[in-house]
Parts: sequence; structure tokens; C-alpha cells
Amino acid sequence: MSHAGRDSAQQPSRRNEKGRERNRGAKSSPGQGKSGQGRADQRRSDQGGGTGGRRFSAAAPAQRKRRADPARLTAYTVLRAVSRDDAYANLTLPAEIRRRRLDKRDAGFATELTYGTLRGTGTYDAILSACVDRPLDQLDAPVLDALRLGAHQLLNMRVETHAAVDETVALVRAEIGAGPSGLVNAVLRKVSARTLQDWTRTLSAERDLSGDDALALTHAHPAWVVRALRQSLRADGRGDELEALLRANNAAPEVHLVELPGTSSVEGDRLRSAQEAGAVASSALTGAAIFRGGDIARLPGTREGQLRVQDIGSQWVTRALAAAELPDPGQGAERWLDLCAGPGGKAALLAALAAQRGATVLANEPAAHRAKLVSQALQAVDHQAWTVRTGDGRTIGEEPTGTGFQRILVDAPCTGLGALRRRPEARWRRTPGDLAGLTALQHELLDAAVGALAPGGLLAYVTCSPHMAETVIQVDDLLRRHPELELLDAHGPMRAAAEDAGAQLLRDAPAGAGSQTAARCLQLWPHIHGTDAMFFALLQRPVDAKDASASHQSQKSDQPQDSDDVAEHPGGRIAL
Ligand SMILES: C[S@@+](CC[C@H](N)C(=O)[O-])C[C@H]1O[C@@H](n2cnc3c(N)ncnc32)[C@H](O)[C@@H]1O
Repeated sequence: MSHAGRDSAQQPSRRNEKGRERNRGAKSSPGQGKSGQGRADQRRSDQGGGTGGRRFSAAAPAQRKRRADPARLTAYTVLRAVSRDDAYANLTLPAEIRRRRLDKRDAGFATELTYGTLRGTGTYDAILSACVDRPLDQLDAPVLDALRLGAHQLLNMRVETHAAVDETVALVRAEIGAGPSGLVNAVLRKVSARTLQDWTRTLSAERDLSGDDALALTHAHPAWVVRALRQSLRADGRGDELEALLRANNAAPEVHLVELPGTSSVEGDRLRSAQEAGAVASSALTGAAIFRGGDIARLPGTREGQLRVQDIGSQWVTRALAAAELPDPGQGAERWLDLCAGPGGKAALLAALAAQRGATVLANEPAAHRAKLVSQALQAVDHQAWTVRTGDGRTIGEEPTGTGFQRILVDAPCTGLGALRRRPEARWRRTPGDLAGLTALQHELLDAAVGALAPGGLLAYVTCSPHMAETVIQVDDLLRRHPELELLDAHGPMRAAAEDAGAQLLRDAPAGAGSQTAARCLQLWPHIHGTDAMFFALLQRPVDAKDASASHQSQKSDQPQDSDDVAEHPGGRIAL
């Protein structure tokens, strides 16, 4: 793609699993023979300089222990599942921790090892490339994963150098075999010769990186993602906050809890128990708390689904849609629709709020296994208040919807670039090419939702991505296709749904938002709001709107920017 350029934080290699013979030898330092490396290490060690006096094991790798410690083995197993099977770390890791019965301390260490290594993969690969005498894709995949794990310990954790190297070598001997242990030992010793800061500075200079490419390497994001985030921040009037966002994306998110309203016999009871167990009530939102440590499954109400883990951003947008005023509330029970409901986090809160108001929710999800998760998520809520439909959201018009739905949530499939804290591997998996299919699907889902809106009905468009092609540009396109829709100012309903401290955070976008559309939509940010970077737009169909579906149909093939690298937009040219 024309804009992608050279990705300075290296796109992790996905390689052949075979070829053990290839794992030999670390690269010499620039201007140094291999034998010179030992002397260099010795000198650094003697001087106690550079890396603070590194100590290494005197025993040859092949003579060292052949037993991996449980936390490192857990992390390594998850890394293998992620690179070999495209597994999700946030699902695989808890299962692995349970299976190996790690205690709290080891579980914490394994989590930091796993998430940190996955987050930093592109940068660690760039560093490892400078330490291995061949392209990384010529190493065995298990060896590369072990090297990444070692690099993370050396560069980003407070693990002693000798422990990081020795334990990684032991892991390699136990899990892969003695063959590559010499290579791993030598490469990790080279990695340990510099701090992370020294490495990124040196590599940036060697590769002549600047601007977003240099930031990509330093903050372990693909360069195309850095560029997209820069554009989105600028459009939101936050042009100077890029580094703060990149840093926030690399920090572990807080765990937020929600008590589904109306589901326990005494309202607020479940949150109170959670607070007794160490949770702190959220100052940003009613019915929410922050949980710092401990076993969530042990909190009363989690098994019954009354107490759930849910990002404050998700709670905010759901409550804002439920609370926004309808121009003509009518007399009958309201009908609400969650068009993309799986796995059911927002559907559960939406249905609980609907049940309190005598409204009903239709929760739609095309993937059968995810539709099942939606049903499970809804179990705690009065069963009269919800129905699950397993089907493509684009065919919702085929349902008998009567006069339509008063409130519709389109929490669309998206790149997920707003949830980088939670899904550490996602940034390296996604490519700009994913945008074409996703934006086309978002376009069609929005059209289907508009067709299902009751007169005066509200449509909330939500993405867990701040990429402009999925947010402001998508809304502008929607308004072009459906000029009858009114784009409401999302800040009011969001503030109304928040507690004081939250309302303070949800002030209008800073002056300088890129367009009127951007100024009326709400973009949440991890570094500002402590939430995922979730986007929220609220649209309304006028009470007396004529049926515009004919014009929708005629424009259906008019897809937004689905094949080009760059799109024109009033706010400037947007890299897709
Ligand atoms: C961002 S997730 C929704 C998250 C959910 N609202 C929650 O809070 O738990 C998007 C969902 O859209 C679903 N999806 C994908 N294609 C769809 C389609 N054609 N129609 C409706 N939903 C679709 C995906 O399976 C996924 O479960």
C-alpha cells in the first residue's frame, strides 16, 4: 500500500515451523568478529557500564538445567498458540494459568510476560534482527517466540539479566531441545548489551527513521496504526497527544465492573460486595466499579451474571443510548435492537435497562456460537425483556419489525484498534487491507439499521476503533446516503449517563475538531478517559420522515473508500 512505507517496528514474521538446522549463530556486533563479542561483554561487565554490569551463567548452555519455570512456560505456551494457531491471548492465557494451577504471584508474572511480549513483538523483532545473522523468518517459530520472551524480560521487566537469559535457555532446552540453546544464549546476551532506549535510538539512527516511523519503533505500534491514530487525534482536536496515547495503549487496562440494574434483590448489593472485596466505586459512572486484583469469579453475582466485567466506555455508550430522549415517546412499550450483539456485554446492560422501563430488546448475532454467548450473558435479566436472533444484521429488514425500533445499537465489527490494551497481539495482526471489508460491512449494517428505525427512533453507532474510516468518515457517508437523519450531539446524552467526575471527562471535544461531524460525535481515549478508544455517534430519524429506503437501495453499491489507500474527506486526506 502506498502509505504503509517501511514499518519500523517490524511486522512480526509468520514462518515455516520446520528447519531446526537453521538455528545457529548470533550476529556479530557491527565492526566486530564473533570472538570480539565475548570481550565486549566482558568489558561492559568489568566497567559495570552500559547495562549496569550484566552477569551471565558460566556454564555452557547445553550443560544448564533443562526445566522451564511454570510462569515462563505458561507465557511461552500462549505465545506459541498465538503465533501458530492465531489464538487470542486474552482467552488462552486464563485457561493456561488455571491448567497449570499457578499461584497469584506466578499468574501475575505470566500475564506480564505474555502481554508484554505480544505488545512489543514488532520492536523486539527489530532488535533481534540486529542480533541474529539471518532474517528472522529463517528461524524456527518456537525459537523466535522464546527469543521474544527473553527480549521482553531483558528490556522491559525488572528481571536480572542472568535469570532472563538462563531461564529462557532452560525453557528452550526443555521445550524445543538442546540444539538451539546456544543460539538463544548468544542472541540474548547481545540483546542485553543495550537498554531498550539505547536499542530504539540506535536502530532509528541506523535506519534513518523519523516522525511516525520512529514513534512506531519506540512505542511498539505498526507505523500505519501510528499514522491512523495521529489523524484521529487531530480530527478530535488532540493533535499533540499522540505519544500519551501510544504509552496508554501499552499499559494494562483497569478492570471495570458493572452491576446489571434490577437483577439483584437489593439494588447495588453486588457492587457493595465487590467493594468489600477491594473494588473501588467508579466516580465516572453509576453502577460501576474498578477492580484491582483478586479473583473476579469469587465475587458474589459473577456466576449468576448480575456482576460483569465491562469497560466503562461500553457502559457509557449503552447507558447513553438508553437514556437519550425520544421526541415522541409514544404510549406503547419501546422496542430496542442490538444489531451486532455477540458476545453480549452491551446487550446484557441494554436489556437490564430496558426491563426496568418495560421495553424489550432484540439481540442479533450471526455467529451461532456467539449468539449462544449472548443468551448466556442475558440470563440474569428478566426473560420477558429480550429475545436473541441468530442472523445476519443486514437482513434485519426481513423480520416483522412493525413500526420499527425506537433505539438501535450498531456496535459494528471493526479493526479493534481502540482495544490495543486488551488484545496485545491485535496490532500486529491487523493490516490496512482489513479496512476495506470492515468499512463495507459497517456501511451495510448501518443501512439495515436505518431501515429498521421507527419514526423519531435513535441509532447509536459504536466502534471499538478510532480509525477515521470506521468512525467520522463512516458517519459522513451515512448522512450523505440518508440526509433525513439528524446527527445529534453525542456529548449531552453521554454526560447525562455519567457521574460528575465522568461528566467532567466527557466535556466537548477540544476546540479544533476536524469537522462538524467530529465535533458532534464522541471519541473516547485510553489516555484521557481510561477506557478503550471507543467511538459513539447518535443519529435520529425524524418523526415525520418519509420512507427513504428506496434511495438507500439505489445507493447500496456506492461503497465508501473500500479499495483505495487514501480517501478524500473534509478534514483532509485519510490513510486507510
Ligand atoms: C464489536 S462486536 C460486538 C460486541 C458486543 N456488542 C458486546 O458488547 O459484547 C461485533 C459483533 O458483530 C458481529 N457481526 C459480524 N458480522 C455481522 C453481521 N453481518 N451482522 C451482525 N453482526 C455481525 C460479530 O460476530 C461480533 O460479535
